[in-house]
Amino acid sequence: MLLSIENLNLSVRDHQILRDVSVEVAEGETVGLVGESGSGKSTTARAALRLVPPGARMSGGVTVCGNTMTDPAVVRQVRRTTAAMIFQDPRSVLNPVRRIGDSATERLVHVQGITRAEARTRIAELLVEVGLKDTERLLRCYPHQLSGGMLQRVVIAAALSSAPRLLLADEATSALDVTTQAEVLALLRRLQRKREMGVLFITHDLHLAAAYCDRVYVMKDGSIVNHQKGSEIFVNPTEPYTRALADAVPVLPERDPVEVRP
Ligand SMILES: Nc1ncnc2c1ncn2[C@@H]1O[C@H](COP(=O)(O)OP(=O)(O)OP(=O)(O)O)[C@@H](O)[C@H]1O
Repeated sequence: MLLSIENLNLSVRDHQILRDVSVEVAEGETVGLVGESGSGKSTTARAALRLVPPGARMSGGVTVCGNTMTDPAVVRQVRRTTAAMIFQDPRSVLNPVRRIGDSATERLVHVQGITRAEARTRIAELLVEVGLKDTERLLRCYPHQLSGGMLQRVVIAAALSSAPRLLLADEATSALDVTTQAEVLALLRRLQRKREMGVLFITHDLHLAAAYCDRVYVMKDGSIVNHQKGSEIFVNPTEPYTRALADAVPVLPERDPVEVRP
């Protein structure tokens, strides 16, 4: 198993954020983690890499590629080489006053100890792999000069630069328009198949998770309340909260009729 989270509990001060959470991701698998805002999805993914809030108390076990995530040296090594995480807003990850080339090569230079020039060549290849062109110009750009979709591709390329076995994608396509979202999802799927990565795909969108993921965990108030195949979530939701989510369609307030004058 690539990622194994077992009976994870996490509290900050007196607030219990995660309750007995168990989640597994196998090699080559896309696993969804779905739930409403505040249900604990991000905290679960971060806790998998031991990125926990200051003062947090944790119990339960996490292993990534067989590495138990307790020893700080092991945790550092896993974060550098075995697992990578991408987030909703690429602008929050990239320093706005640094050129793309400097930010995107950081992982390679500092982690793998290769020269800046070698890292630029490697990143340029990865930018092509994620569907970007004119890479020399791109590497000289600042984040504000690129669209959100292009920036998310840059972040994906940088995350993949250490050839991770596990990718944690936290609402990675939620901020993108529908067309770009579909492109980035197709890109992630292609890269995942090519590299046989396991992906933990976090989203609040049950439809998306059902369509995109092999298996889906549903979270509510810090607990996993359901676990089903993506293909079965809408056909046969086996648990009441999942059924309620599946049936939930936003209802818009009625508009006052608009009088159209000739
Ligand atoms: N550092 C922290 N200190 C205290 N409480 C926190 C901290 N981080 C998160 N929480 C609380 O933990 C709960 C779960 O938050 P989390 O961000 O994991 O939810 P989420 O399902 O990812 O939500 P969203 O989709 O809005 O990001 C929330 O109630 C949040 O307020």
